[in-house]
Amino acid sequence: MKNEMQQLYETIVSRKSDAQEGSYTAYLFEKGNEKILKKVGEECTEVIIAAMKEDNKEEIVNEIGDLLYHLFVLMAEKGISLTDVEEELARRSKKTGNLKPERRKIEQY
Ligand SMILES: N=c1c2ncn([C@@H]3O[C@H](COP(=O)(O)OP(=O)(O)OP(=O)(O)O)[C@@H](O)[C@H]3O)c2ncn1[C@@H]1O[C@H](COP(=O)(O)O)[C@@H](O)[C@H]1O
Repeated sequence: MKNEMQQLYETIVSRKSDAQEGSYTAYLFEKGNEKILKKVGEECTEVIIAAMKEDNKEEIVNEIGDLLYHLFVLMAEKGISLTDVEEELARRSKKTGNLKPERRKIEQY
């Protein structure tokens, strides 16, 4: 069974070829890269502002949801799949898996 993130990513990709009426995703693709990047920047800032406050997990989760959605739109725009990102993360963990945590940051890059 697909998880929510996979499902969302696939819906976003499908809006590229099937721009359903009233679709916010289709609107972003139509506006293009600059608009998508602006939204990613805005949503990132909103996560930071929410996370500066205490005891508001719900708001932070809400803002992270917005950021992930816009990041997925950016990925779809650039032809980057979830698997591409998962493979990159797996590559890092294999490369650094045997190192002590404090060495990982140094050895990784
Ligand atoms: N997960 C989301 C999602 N998260 C955030 N948003 C939209 O992102 C926008 C962010 O809000 P803002 O106030 O910052 O932006 P805005 O003023 O509405 O828009 P701009 O004029 O700034 O572009 C809102 O319009 C939200 O509806 C999303 N829009 C769609 N999805 C999902 O994407 C899928 C496809 O949706 P549609 O493309 O709308 O069919 C569905 O599964 C939706 O649930």
